[in-house]
Amino acid sequence: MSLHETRKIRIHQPENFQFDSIPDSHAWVDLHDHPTVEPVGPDTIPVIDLNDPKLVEKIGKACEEWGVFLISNHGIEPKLLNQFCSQMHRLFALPADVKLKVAKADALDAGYGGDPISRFFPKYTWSEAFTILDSPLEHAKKLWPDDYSSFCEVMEEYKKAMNPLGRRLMHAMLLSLGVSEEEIINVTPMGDFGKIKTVLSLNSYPACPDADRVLGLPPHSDNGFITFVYDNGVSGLQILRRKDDNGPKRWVTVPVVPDTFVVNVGDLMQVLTNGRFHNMVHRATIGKTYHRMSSAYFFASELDVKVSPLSKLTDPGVGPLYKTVTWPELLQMKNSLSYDEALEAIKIDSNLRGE
Ligand SMILES: O=C(O)CCC(=O)C(=O)O
Ligand SMILES: [Fe+2]
Repeated sequence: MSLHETRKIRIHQPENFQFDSIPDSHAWVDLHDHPTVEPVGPDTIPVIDLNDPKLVEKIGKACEEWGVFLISNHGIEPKLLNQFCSQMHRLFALPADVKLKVAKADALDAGYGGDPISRFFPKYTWSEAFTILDSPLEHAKKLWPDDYSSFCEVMEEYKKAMNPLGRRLMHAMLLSLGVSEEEIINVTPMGDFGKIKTVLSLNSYPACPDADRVLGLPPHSDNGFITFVYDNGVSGLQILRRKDDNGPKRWVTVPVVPDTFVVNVGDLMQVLTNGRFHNMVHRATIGKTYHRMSSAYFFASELDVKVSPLSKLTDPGVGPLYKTVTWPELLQMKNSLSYDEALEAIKIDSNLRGE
């Protein structure tokens, strides 16, 4: 087994992983805390066609009821998506010692490492990740000294194509709540391109014969406004559905629908919409026989932008449910508190609200 620890982040190299049985360090005990169900009947995750004339209404409903949906007709060229997946494969196929040349020093840095979430859990995940904050150029030069430009070009092109899609969806989400065009421009980070910050994370989940006992990513919510997940049609993502009339809390497997992205609601969106849209807890599972790769494009706000509940969405006499927060402040809280307590920490005590 090759196990590597950097300062604050744990990485293991599953492709070098020789085992007769899963080591205790990687065997999760509570994976079956809730039943896992297929996305059928009342658990059918909405698929929304971006050309649908009722787009705004459908997106609003999906965000309120689910916090996750799939989008079709998104306009991102299949050729770009193919190139993107090829570069992702190329990256993760590099030998471990090469990838470790660009190891993250800290969980939230750019570079190669484990995911930032598993530090909060006692077990290792069966995954590796590469995070791109601004340009991947410096890292790509270390990974492929003689041929780094194709990786950089494709990653830049992907981010350039995804950015307007993020704006379009955020716009539709806010319109669905009755926020006017003018308010979206003037009051939210959407008004100015400079106020939106994005992060691109590439994930690799090697196959594991004992897949039922390992986990790719532990349960978490994402911390930006929205996240786009692309997995090239390979199943593995599960979302935690809240208890409702159709059953107890349950893991719903996200279906594979060709040519779609999964979109999920993150913590900052919960703050901005004053809890009207709820973040969504999800996890990544592992395949027994296949190596899955996915990307998460996090759409959030620039580091100095203060995000607070839109006054339009606060109830008169009750006021905002959350304090104003910047993205780094929220990340810091997620880092120092246990992972799911950050939003609780910025909740405004009802006794202190202007009732
Ligand atoms: O791999 C996936 O499907 C999910 C990735 C994810 O949740 C993340 O990177 O935050
Ligand atoms: Fe996530």
